[in-house]
Amino acid sequence: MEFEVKKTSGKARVGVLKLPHGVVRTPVFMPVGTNANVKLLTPRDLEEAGAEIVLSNTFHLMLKPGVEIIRLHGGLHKFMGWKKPILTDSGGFQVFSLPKLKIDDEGVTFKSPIDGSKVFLSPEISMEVQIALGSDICMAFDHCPPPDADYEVVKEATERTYRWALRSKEAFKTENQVLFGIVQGGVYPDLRKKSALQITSIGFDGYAIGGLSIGEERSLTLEMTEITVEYLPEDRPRYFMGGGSPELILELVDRGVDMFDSVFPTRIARHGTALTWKGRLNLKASYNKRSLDPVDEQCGCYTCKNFTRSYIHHLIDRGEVLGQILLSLHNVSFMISFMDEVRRSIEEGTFREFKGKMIDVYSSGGV
Ligand SMILES: CNc1nc2c(CCNCC3CCCCC3)c3nc(N)[nH]c(=O)c3cc2[nH]1
Repeated sequence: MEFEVKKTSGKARVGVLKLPHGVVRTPVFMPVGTNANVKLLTPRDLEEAGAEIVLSNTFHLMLKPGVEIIRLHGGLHKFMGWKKPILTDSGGFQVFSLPKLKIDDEGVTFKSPIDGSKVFLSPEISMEVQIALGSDICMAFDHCPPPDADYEVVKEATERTYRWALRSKEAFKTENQVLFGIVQGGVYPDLRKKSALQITSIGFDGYAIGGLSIGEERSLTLEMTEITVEYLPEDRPRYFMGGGSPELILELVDRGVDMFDSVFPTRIARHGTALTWKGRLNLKASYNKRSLDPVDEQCGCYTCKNFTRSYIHHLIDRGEVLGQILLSLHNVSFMISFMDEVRRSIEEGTFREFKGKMIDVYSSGGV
C-alpha cells in the first residue's frame, strides 16, 4: 500500500492512497454497505456517483451468507460486483450493540441476532474472515467500550484492544491486503495517548480513531481526535470510524483526519431527507409538494437531472421505494462531491473559508 500526502492546509491534508483494487483520494467519504450492499444502490450507481471505496463488515457477513459462500465467489468483490477498494470493519464494534454473552481476553461470545445461536469472535477469527473476504483494508479486532463506561472499564477495554491488535497483526498472514490498527481510550486524554502510542508501536498500514461518535459530546469527539492524531504518524492514513455528517467531517478534516464512513447520508435518504449545498431538505414537507425545482440545482446526479422535488415528495408520500432510491443516490453523490470540494479547497488553501461557509449552512438547519 502507498499513501502520499500531496498538500496540507493547517492540519488538513490531501492524499492519495494506492490499494490493490484501485486508488483512493483523501479526504474520502466511504459509503457503508451492510450485508454486502450499499442499501438501495447498485455498484453501477456507486461508480456513477464517483465512489472510490465502500465499507462492509466481518460480523454480518460471517453470519450470513457465511464465509464459505463468499469464498465460493472468490471473495467479496466478486460476490457484490464491486471492482474498486473495499474496507471491512473487524466485527468488534458490531457486537458492541448486541447482548454479549461473554467478553474476555480470548474474544467475544455473543448470541447470533439471526438464530440466537452462540457465536465466538476473536482477533484470529476476524482476520481469517477478512482475509477470506479479500477486502483491500482490514481492521484489527478491537474492543470499543460503551459510551457511558467509567475510567476503569475504558482502561480495561483499551489494554485488551492493544493485546488484540498484537494478535490481529500476528494472524494477518496475507499478501495484497492491508491492516489498520484502531486506537481506543474513550474520552480520557491519558488513555487516548497511551492507546495511540501502543497501537503505533505495533506498526500498521493505517490508523483508525475508534471509540467515538457513540453519543459523546461533540466537543469531546473533537478533543479526543486532536489528542489521538498528535500521536499518529504523518505518513499514514487516519480513519475516523463512524463519522459522520458534513459538518463533523469538516471539523475532523481540520484536525488531520483522512477517511470517514457513516450510514448517515443513506439512512436519512430512506427517511426522506436530502443533503444539499444549502443544507438539509425535507422532501416529505408539504412545501415541496408543488416544487418543480430539482433537489439541488448545483448537483449533477441522475436524481437532480431528471426529477422534481414535487415528484420525489409524491413518491415518499405514497411509500414508493423509488423515492428512497432516488434520494439515496443523490445523498451519496452529494457526499462524494462534497469531499471533492474539501480536497479542492485544501489544494487552493481556502479550506477554512469553505469549512466556515458550509458549517454556517449546516448548522442553520434546512432550506
Ligand atoms: C457510528 N459511530 C461509530 N461507528 C463506529 C465503528 C463502526 C464503523 N462503521 C463500520 C460499518 C458499520 C455498518 C456496517 C459496515 C461497517 C467502530 N468500529 C470499530 N471496529 N471500532 C470502533 O471503535 C468503532 C467506533 C464507532 N463509532
